[in-house]
Amino acid sequence: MGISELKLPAAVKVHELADAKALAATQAHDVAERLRAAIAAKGQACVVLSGGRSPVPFLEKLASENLDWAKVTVSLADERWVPVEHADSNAGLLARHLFKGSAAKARFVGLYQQAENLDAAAGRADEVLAELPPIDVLVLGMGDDGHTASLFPASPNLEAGLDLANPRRCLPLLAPSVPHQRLSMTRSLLVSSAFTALSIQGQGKLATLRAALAGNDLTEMPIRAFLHDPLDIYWCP
Ligand SMILES: O=C(O)[C@H](O)[C@@H](O)[C@H](O)[C@H](O)COP(=O)(O)O
Repeated sequence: MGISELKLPAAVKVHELADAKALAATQAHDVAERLRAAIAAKGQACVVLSGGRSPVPFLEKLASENLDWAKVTVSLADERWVPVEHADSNAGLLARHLFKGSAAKARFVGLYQQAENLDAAAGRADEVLAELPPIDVLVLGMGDDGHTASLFPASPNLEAGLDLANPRRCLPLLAPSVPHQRLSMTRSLLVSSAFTALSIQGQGKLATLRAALAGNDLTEMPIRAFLHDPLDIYWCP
């Protein structure tokens, strides 16, 4: 079963790649092209990335792209509420796989904040994100449960995180998996991106995407909030 067999909304463009290596290379090329265009047009570019396990090859490829990285701001769609040294930190993931060579010149605006509790940390991250430049490129992942960023089904604050009228840029949410405490950009901030890519791999994620397309309840599968706007899906078996 390939992704081209799914009935996708007209605004969704599909890139079906042969394998993870080809997906990483194509996605890195396309993201870099858009960042170069933003730098040419505005003198700067902003990219928001997702964490997890599957982005590693993409991050490594993006790090080797020829870009004026000093003009690029990098942020995260979400973060686990752990310091950068922690193995589960998304900031740590970027430090290991993206911020090397010339890509180390990029400005990083992370979400992690030390604070007395998760709510206070999210409040501080929200203030930091007020300074984030307009987002040119957003790369989302998707969990098997249909979560994206850290907009998890059944999480407290999920409805607030999905509310397009919510002025918050960052909210505290809870994941079913460890680390449970998460900081997530809100839907209202994420959908402001000029270009959004959804990067998924394998038949399991394809089944999740098929299920997401078959329903409308955003709180059941938060990825649904992104499937009816312009979106480029990158998929490989
Ligand atoms: O912090 C995170 O874990 C991510 O931001 C999360 O939303 C991720 O994109 C999905 O869980 C998919 O992760 P994989 O692509 O590794 O399956």
